[in-house]
Amino acid sequence: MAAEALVELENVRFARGLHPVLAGVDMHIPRGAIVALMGASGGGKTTMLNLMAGTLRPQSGQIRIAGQDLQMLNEDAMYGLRRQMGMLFQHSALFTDLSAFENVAFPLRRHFRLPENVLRKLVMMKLEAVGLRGAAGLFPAELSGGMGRRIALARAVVMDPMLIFYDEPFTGLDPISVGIIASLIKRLNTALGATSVLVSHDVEETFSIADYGFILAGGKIIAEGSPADLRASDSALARQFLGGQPDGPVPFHYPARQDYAAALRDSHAAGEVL
Ligand SMILES: Nc1ncnc2c1ncn2[C@@H]1O[C@H](COP(=O)(O)OP(=O)(O)OP(=O)(O)O)[C@@H](O)[C@H]1O
Repeated sequence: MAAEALVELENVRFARGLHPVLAGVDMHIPRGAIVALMGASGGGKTTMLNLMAGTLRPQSGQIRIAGQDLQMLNEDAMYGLRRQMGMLFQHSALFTDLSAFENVAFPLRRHFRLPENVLRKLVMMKLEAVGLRGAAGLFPAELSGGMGRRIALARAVVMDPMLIFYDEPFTGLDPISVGIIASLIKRLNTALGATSVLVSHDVEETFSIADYGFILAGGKIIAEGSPADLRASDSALARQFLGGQPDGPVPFHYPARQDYAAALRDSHAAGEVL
C-alpha cells in the first residue's frame, strides 16, 4: 500500500510457550483506512490487536504506531499513546452498575479532570453519534444487545482516538443491529479522522465497510488487498476462509497428539479415558 502508514509491523514474531502464534508478520495499515483482519479461529488475530495496542510485546520484530517504535517507548509514553487508541473488544462488557451515561463517561473520568458540564457535553455528543442520546439514564440490564454494543462503541471513541480496534464487534447481534454497528464503525472512522482495525468472521459485513483486508494463516499474512482483490485471490487458504468452507488447507479435524488408535490402545492398557 502506498499511502502513509499509521501502523507498521515488521517481521513480528510471538509465541505462547512453545506454540508459535505469529511467525513473522508484516503489515502496513494506512492512515484513515478501515482495515479487516481475518483468518481461522485461534490463528492469532486478537493477539495481533493486543500487540498493536502494546498490551503484549513481540518476541522479535518491530511495531510502529504513528512512527513510534513501541519497543522504545517508556511507560509514560506508552500510556500517552494508548490514550489515543479506542478498543471494542469481543467481551468488553459494560459496567452493569453504571448507567449508559456513566459507562461512556468512564474513560474521561479516569484520564482527565474535566468540569462536569464539559464532560456531560462530550458524553452526550458520543451518545448522539450512536443514536442513543435518549438512553443515557438506562442501565445495561435495560438495554438490548444491539443497544449495549452501541454504548460500548460510544465508550470506545469517547476520547476521540486516532486508532480504533474492533474485535468481533458483530458477534451475537441480530442482522439489523449488525448493519447499524457496521455503518457506525464507518461513520465514526470518517468523523474522527481515525484509522480502524476490525477483526471479524463476518466476511460480508466486514467487506461492506473495509478498504483493505489481511488474511492471517499459519502465523503469517497469506493474502492482502481490497475486498475485491481478496475475493479474486488464488490462494486456496484465502478461498476456504472467505467461502466459509469447513475443510480445505485448514483441516476440519484438529490434529491429535499422536495416532489416535495407538493412543486408544495405550489408554485402555493404562485404564484411562481419552
Ligand atoms: N492468555 C493466553 N494464554 C495462552 N495461550 C493463549 C492466550 N490467549 C490466546 N492464546 C492462544 O494463542 C493462539 C491465538 O489466539 P488468538 O485469541 O489471538 O486467536 P484468534 O485468531 O483471535 O481466535 P478467535 O478468532 O477464535 O478469537 C491460540 O492458540 C490461543 O489458544
